[in-house]
Amino acid sequence: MSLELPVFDISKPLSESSLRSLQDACKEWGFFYVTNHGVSGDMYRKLRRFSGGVFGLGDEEKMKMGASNYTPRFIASPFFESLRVSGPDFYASAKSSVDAFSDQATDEEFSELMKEYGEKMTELCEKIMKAILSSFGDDLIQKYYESEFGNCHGYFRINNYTIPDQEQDHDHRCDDQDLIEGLGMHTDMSCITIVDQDDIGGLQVRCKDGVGMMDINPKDEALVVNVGDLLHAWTNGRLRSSQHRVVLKRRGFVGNRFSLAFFWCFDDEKVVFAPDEVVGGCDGMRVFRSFKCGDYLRFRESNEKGKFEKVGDTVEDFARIEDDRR
Ligand SMILES: O=C(O)CCC(=O)C(=O)O
Ligand SMILES: [Fe+2]
Repeated sequence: MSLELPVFDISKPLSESSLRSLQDACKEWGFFYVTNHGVSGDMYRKLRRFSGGVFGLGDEEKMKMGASNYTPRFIASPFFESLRVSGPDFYASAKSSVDAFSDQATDEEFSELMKEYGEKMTELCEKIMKAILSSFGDDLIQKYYESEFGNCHGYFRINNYTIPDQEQDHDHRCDDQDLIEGLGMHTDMSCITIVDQDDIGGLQVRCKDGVGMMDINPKDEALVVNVGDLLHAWTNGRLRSSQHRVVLKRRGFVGNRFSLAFFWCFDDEKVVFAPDEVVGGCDGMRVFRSFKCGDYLRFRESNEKGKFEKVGDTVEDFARIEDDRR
């Protein structure tokens, strides 16, 4: 089943109805589409071409990028590898990855492109966050944007999903035997995430009933935005950080699936604590204790359940106040 998510046009002035549908989408699914985002087709094609060149290198070469820059296949799943570029200095981060194996001219072009993309997405996240705050009421931007979100920073992952191989896919089959998990079920560790998926599809979100899955289909010119664990906690659980995953078809899978995921996060020192106005909207009952962002990230990264940083426990496991402690 596929899901018709609302489309939020970021180039238009905010209106009552657009804010209402934004807030509803964030509560119901934790997902929506954004259009007129400013990432040109040209930038996307260049990014894809350059990244394809990197993923096409031999494993030994790619490992030279180091574990913080490159996640090889078999960490998150046998079908997933990923290149990480971190802000605020996206140029330096990209350069430190590719310095190991390419010539200087290619390095610079690649790193410039990553910087351009990283900065564009940071700007987009800032705009989206302001719109989300506005959807709670007029004065929330004034009161909280700078003080709470002013130090947010971003990083992105360039993801390459490869064709499933019959030998490897046994442990990763879904209930639907024709599908395998390219990236296991997880919530994101961000405030918000922006995903640019190609036209192969496969992104799925878990329904509120905890059982059903819905397809989030690729949509022309639109990016997918989702709420992550940090914003879920900051809104006292009002906005949903949904579990999601990427599935690949075992048969008829043509070529690789390519995606870009940009994560916009609080800085490590930030103490995450929902403001009273936000808590007030949920009968005044606080459901998350305050926590330091860095402690939550370490909890996720050291999580035994998933070898990969994103798969496993969530902020619910980390900071939810049990009923009898409220
Ligand atoms: O590849 C995608 O479409 C989504 C990836 C994702 O959910 C993630 O990297 O957190
Ligand atoms: Fe994700």
